[in-house]
Amino acid sequence: MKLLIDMGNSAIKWASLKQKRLSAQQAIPYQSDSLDNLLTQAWLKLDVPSQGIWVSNVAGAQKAEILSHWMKTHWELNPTFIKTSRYECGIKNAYDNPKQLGVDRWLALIGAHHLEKGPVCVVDCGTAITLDVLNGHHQGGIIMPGVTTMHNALLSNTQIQVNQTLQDRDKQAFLAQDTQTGISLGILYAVIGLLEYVIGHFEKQGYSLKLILTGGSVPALEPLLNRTYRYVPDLVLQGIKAVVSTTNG
Ligand SMILES: Nc1ncnc2c1ncn2[C@@H]1O[C@H](COP(=O)(O)OP(=O)(O)OP(=O)(O)O)[C@@H](O)[C@H]1O
Ligand SMILES: CC(C)(CO)[C@@H](O)C(=O)NCCC(=O)O
Ligand SMILES: [K+]
Repeated sequence: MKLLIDMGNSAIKWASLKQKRLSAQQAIPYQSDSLDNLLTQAWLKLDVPSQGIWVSNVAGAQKAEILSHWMKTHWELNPTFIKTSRYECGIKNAYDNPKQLGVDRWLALIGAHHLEKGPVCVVDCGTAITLDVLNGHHQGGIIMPGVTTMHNALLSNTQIQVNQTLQDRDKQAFLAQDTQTGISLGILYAVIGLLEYVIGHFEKQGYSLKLILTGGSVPALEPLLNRTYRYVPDLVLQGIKAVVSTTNG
C-alpha cells in the first residue's frame, strides 16, 4: 500500500493507493489541536504504507517536519515530498521560476491532464483560489483569496458583524437585501466573475477550455455556475498518483 497526502493550508487530505486504485479521499482540518495528535487519531489504525509515502505540501516546513517525525516514529518510514519541476507527465510549467509554482497547483494540473486531454482550466477553491490554464502547455495562472479568506479579511477590516461564513443560496435574490447575503453574494460573484473572465478570454481566441474544479468551496459555487464542469475533490491526489505511476511503473 502507498499513501498519498495533500497538505493544504487549512486541511490535510490523503488516500491510499493499492494496485492503481486510489481509495476515497479523507480530510481533517488542522484546527487548534496539534498536528501530531491529529495524525495519531487519523492514521494509527491504517495499514503501514510500506510501498511508500508521497506528499504535496504547501503548509510549510514546520508541518512537514511534524509529519516526517510522526511517520518515522510510528512506521519507520520517510515520506517523499514532491517538488514542482519544469516538465512532468507531458506538461511544461509556465513559470519563469518553475519552483515558485505551488506543488499543489502543479499536481492538480497533472491530475487534470490525465482526466481530460485538450485545453483545461483547473480551479482549486481552498484557502486560496488558484486558476491554471493548460492549452498544449501550462499557460500560467492566477491566485486570489479563497471564500473563507475573503470573508475573514472583510470582517477583520470593518465593524460588520455576521454569524455564518456563507449563507445557503436557496431562493436568494440576485442582489442582497441584507448584510449576510450581500457578503456571500459578493464573494461568490467574485469567483464566478474570475472564471467567466478567464474562460471568456480564451473563447474569444477560439479555445474552448474544459473546466475542472477542486477544493472545499466548490459546493458553495455550484449553484451559480452556468457552465459544464467536472468536480474532482481529490485532484491533487490524482496528480500524485500520476507522478508516482510514471516514476515507479
Ligand atoms: N461549506 C463551505 N462553504 C464554503 N466554503 C467552504 C465550505 N467548507 C469549506 N470551505 C472552504 O474550503 C476551504 C478548505 O478547502 P480545502 O478543503 O480545499 O482545504 P485547504 O487546505 O484550505 O485548501 P488548500 O489545499 O487550497 O490549502 C476553507 O478554507 C473554506 O474556504
Ligand atoms: C497558492 C497556494 C497557497 C494554493 O494552495 C499554493 O499553491 C502556494 O503556496 N503557491 C506558491 C505561490 C504560487 O503558486 O505562485
Ligand atoms: K489545494
